[in-house]
Amino acid sequence: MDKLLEMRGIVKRFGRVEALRGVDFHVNRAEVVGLVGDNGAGKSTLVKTIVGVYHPDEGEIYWEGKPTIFRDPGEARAAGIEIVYQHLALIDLLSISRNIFLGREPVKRIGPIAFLDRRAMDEQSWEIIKSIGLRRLRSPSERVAKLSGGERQSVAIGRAMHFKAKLLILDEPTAALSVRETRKVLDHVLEVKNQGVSVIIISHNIYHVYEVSDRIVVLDHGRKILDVRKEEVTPEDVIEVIRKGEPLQKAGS
Ligand SMILES: Nc1ncnc2c1ncn2[C@@H]1O[C@H](COP(=O)(O)OP(=O)(O)OP(=O)(O)O)[C@@H](O)[C@H]1O
Repeated sequence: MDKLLEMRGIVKRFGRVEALRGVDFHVNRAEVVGLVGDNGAGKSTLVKTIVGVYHPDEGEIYWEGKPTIFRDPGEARAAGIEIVYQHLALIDLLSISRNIFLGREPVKRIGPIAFLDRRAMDEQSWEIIKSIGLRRLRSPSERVAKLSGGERQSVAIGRAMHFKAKLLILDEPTAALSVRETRKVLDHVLEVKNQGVSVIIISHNIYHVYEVSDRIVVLDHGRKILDVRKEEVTPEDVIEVIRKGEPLQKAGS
């Protein structure tokens, strides 16, 4: 199997707290991995370690087969990793189109001077808005503050797609969304996968994770206690593993 990302023996400490205690984790190409576990299990720390928000105290990370520690999320993003946080997905005060291009704005040059190419930004943003099915919106210059939670997640996912992410990380994308909005975000995950992108999805809702994931990884107190293909377990099995904090005990095993 072609591994896009591989982490081996990852340890991350915050003072005396050992948030990750020797975690092996990988993501194959075009694979959706559901990352679940109780509060404080280490899920966010793990994905933040992938994108360079944190640096591991021990262990190795391989990106596309090469040993890689990203210095910061900007470097991870340039390599093709987009992370979408529940609350920090977009900046309220800016327009949709500014949010889409944040830090990657197209410029046009007149002589030696570079200008923001607003027209290109608006045109491309409109394409993205249409492609992710946000029909209610009238213009890419609308403020993000007017969008619902689901629309924000959709814009953030659309942005990742536009910039050809290889790995999309969604941290609690469906928390606080309506049933219909949740449906849309989960559909986006499957569309993205069909385009060959890998996804890590963190959620407390095991049923959402189960629906879209190919593989499910459970963390507990900084350790990996389950890493299975979805077909091997039911959602109830996963819930049981999280509740007990120990690997699955199947009858006869
Ligand atoms: N910046 C930090 N400084 C100190 N401790 C931290 C920091 N970030 C996380 N921790 C601790 O590391 C452990 C793992 O936290 P983490 O946020 O990764 O868990 P999580 O599985 O994402 O939990 P949740 O589902 O509640 O978001 C917890 O004990 C947490 O208190």
